[in-house]
Amino acid sequence: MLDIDIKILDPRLTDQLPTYATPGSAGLDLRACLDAPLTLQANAWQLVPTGMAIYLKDPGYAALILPRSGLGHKHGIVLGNLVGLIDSDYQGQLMVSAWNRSSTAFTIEPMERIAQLVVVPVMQARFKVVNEFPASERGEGGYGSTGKA
Ligand SMILES: O=c1ccn([C@H]2C[C@H](O)[C@@H](COP(=O)(O)OP(=O)(O)OP(=O)(O)O)O2)c(=O)[nH]1
Ligand SMILES: [Mg+2]
Repeated sequence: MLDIDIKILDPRLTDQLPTYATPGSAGLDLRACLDAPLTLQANAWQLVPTGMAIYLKDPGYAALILPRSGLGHKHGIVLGNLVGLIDSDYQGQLMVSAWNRSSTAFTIEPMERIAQLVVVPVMQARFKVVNEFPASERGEGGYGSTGKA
């Protein structure tokens, strides 16, 4: 378990901090800190505040904002940026780009759980320029080069 600093920017979150719903959950649900219901028309998107900021601090971690499966599949509420990437040095409010990719309007209620946050390990890479790579089984073979079945 990793300790992460969190700032509560919306007092309504004080007793509704993100928690893992079950011991095996990978994601923490993020809430829509809205003052009033927000209706997203078909194919509309809007930035929704989550009322909280986290500071991962260690460049060996990042966080991903992902859609909630139920909202995405049943109502078409996914993310305008498909996946949100939270840098380890970001200290601002976590924002969710809520996109209604369906053909029907959908209303997000204040404090509704609209997306989820997953903390992941990250490896920063240093690039070393070379003229040749050592041979590998795939080589430069691209899409489909391993055959169909
Ligand atoms: O769904 C998201 C995606 C990003 N962020 C915040 C955290 C992230 O660290 C910062 C910048 O995101 P990103 O690097 O993906 O956006 P950019 O367009 O490259 O902006 P920048 O020039 O600030 O890096 O915005 C969010 O709050 N929600
Ligand atoms: Mg960036």
